[in-house]
Amino acid sequence: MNLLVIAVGRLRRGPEADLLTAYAERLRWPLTVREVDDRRPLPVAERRARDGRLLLDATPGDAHVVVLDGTGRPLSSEALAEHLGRQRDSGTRTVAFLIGGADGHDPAVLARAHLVLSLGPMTWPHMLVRPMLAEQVFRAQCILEGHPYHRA
Ligand SMILES: C[S@@+](CC[C@H](N)C(=O)[O-])C[C@H]1O[C@@H](n2cnc3c(N)ncnc32)[C@H](O)[C@@H]1O
Repeated sequence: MNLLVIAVGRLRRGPEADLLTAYAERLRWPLTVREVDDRRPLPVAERRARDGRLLLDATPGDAHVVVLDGTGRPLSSEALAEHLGRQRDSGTRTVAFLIGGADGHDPAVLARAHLVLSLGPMTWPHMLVRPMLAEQVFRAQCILEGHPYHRA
């Protein structure tokens, strides 16, 4: 199973990128980041719709799609592990995690989701969401393997 993070915006070198790399290197599932970025000025709704099209165009047709959004389901780490374990066991080739930009997700993106995942009711900067997600996926891997990194 491959993990594909598709995100609006470019992550510059810095602590967020270092943390993302650190967790990605500890994952057995290969994790790739695909960035989409078009900064031409548009009114908010049009910008959101454009970013949504870019995210969806970058999403493989057969992917299991997890959209990161504050309005989604606040799964426990164990529940996320179970969710990913089910994808692994059912032969899913790619799990795609979609992270929005400053304006959040277009309804078309939410409609494509198999799971809308919340990292809690607070709004996090999209660049921080990448390493936070990578940590939770690494934690999920540890839960599935019975590794002591995760202590319930
Ligand atoms: C700065 S936030 C967007 C805020 C936007 N105003 C909104 O209402 O969604 C950028 C992206 O980070 C991710 N994100 C931020 N906070 C999140 C949370 N609590 N749970 C899940 N994803 C979150 C989402 O993918 C979001 O589209």
